[in-house]
Amino acid sequence: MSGEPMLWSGWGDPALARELPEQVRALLRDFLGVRAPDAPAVGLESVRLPPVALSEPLLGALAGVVGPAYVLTSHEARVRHTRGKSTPDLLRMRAGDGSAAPDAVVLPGSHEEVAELLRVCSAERVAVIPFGGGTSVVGGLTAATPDSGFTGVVALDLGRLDRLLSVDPESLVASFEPGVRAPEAERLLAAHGLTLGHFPQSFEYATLGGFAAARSSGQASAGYGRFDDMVVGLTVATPTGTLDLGRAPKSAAGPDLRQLVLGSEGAFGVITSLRLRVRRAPEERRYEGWRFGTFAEGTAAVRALAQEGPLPTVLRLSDETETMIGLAKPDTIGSGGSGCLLIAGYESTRASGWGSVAARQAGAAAVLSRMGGEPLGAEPGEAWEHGRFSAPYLRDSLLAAGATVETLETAGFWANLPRLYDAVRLALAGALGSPLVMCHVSHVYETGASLYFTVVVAQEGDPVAQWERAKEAANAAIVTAGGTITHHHGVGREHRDAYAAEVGPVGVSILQAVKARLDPAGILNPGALVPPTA
Ligand SMILES: Cc1cc2nc3c(=O)[nH]c(=O)nc-3n(C[C@H](O)[C@H](O)[C@H](O)COP(=O)(O)OP(=O)(O)OC[C@H]3O[C@@H](n4cnc5c(N)ncnc54)[C@H](O)[C@@H]3O)c2cc1C
Repeated sequence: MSGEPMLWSGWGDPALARELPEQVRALLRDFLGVRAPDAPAVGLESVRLPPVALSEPLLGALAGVVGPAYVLTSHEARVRHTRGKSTPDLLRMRAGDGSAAPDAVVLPGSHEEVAELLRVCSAERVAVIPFGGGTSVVGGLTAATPDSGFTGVVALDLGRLDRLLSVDPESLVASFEPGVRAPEAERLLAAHGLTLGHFPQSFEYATLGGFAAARSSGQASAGYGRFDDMVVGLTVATPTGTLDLGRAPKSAAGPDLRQLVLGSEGAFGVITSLRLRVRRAPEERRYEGWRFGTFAEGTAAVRALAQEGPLPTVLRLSDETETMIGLAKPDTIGSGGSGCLLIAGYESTRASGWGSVAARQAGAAAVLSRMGGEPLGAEPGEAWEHGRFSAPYLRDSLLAAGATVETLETAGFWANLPRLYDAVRLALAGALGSPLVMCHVSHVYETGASLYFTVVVAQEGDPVAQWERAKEAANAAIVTAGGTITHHHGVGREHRDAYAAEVGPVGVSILQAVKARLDPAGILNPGALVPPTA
């Protein structure tokens, strides 16, 4: 990363933007019939924004809380805080559609300033969208529409709340402000010989507050756990007051209210600090590849590891199509092999209690061999490790080349996984004709796993409408086949209706009651997560 702000119309560090390799262009032509000439994004200055709806006195009131330097209404600041990074978000931004821009970007510098902003915005009916790294892929950052009864919309950028507050090496707990980005969190912890071990593909830009708010899960979840498992305490500013939760690792003191904040996506309050379980930084890392004949055989092997152990730190099994395309190794895409590629990674410290890397690797190898796996050595694992954050950069080049590429994910119990896998693929094929649908398993539990799909299709007509039809079909298939609507991307606006179906009318009424209690004016991320009261 060069330290540049993220590309406003796409993913990541603009310095790392990549040309589409010729073998990928050939795949697009031969598999998908993509023939359109490349269509670049409009310039930032050409993005069409609605006029600023917030009045001067209101902007003045916000500046009174955080200081005038931290209330931004410039074209660039508004564009950079418009929407998140899903493919529909990017397609709209590339076309210059800034209709979902906030009126202003406000950057608070403390918990007290957040609390005061929420008071002012509640009194004046200004919608507030908490903004971490801006990497939401579920419509979690889309501003409310101008006709929704708000006097305006602010993006509450938490980037100034970027400190490591304390480290307790005895308990292995570190306290952070929410705006710390993942690489900076790792850098700060490394100075203490510690790590969080949270490496989602959005690692370069996403923040700790965003991980907690959206229940993120990283590539090393088999070893380090999901992000919500790492959160031992939270401080949350709400329009009704402050919540301070978590004074012991586990407790029998009633329902665990931390769970109400985790996954609340800015709809109940703003996380202003987090206490996180950390681990000692690994002294040794090894990655390797295995091949299985079929996805079913590979899935059985992954289940055996999840249920019997020893579990690697990283575990990822690609299906036949993903293996053939070579998606697990984005730097050499287009040169995959046959069967199903499994990547296993092992990280350890002498004091971690996980046993040595060599012992865990040997134990896992015995299970994988018994289940029919063929060892491929270190090269595929190291290639995966090298390219682990590069795939999103490829998406921008594919969008420019006339192909839509998007991901979606779900999770289910082992016994239901094959049905879920078939249902989603069938729904996508039904909605899109002949898309390329790839899948991998990368988050495993004793009782089940997640399925992560990548879809590539030639753009036809309005590509946003084309994708939305496919997404709707996939969501319906997931609900009908008994999976959860999301394992780690969260709910936002895109999954809200399917989430409502998942928790049922009583569940929805609980969410609405909590929202009404904590946010009586309904200003916090309106439209996200919680269906409106009828
Ligand atoms: C290319 C790419 C790869 C991705 N890979 C993964 C992956 O591997 N694993 C994974 O789990 N996710 C992944 N994601 C999704 C996304 O990165 C996660 O949802 C992440 O948790 C979002 O963090 P953020 O800081 O960017 O939050 P944002 O996108 O800024 O916000 C996410 C939601 O949380 C709310 N929010 C943010 N900060 C706070 C706060 N302090 N208090 C209250 N609410 C807040 C926002 O209002 C919004 O609703 C990926 C996204 C992209 C674009």
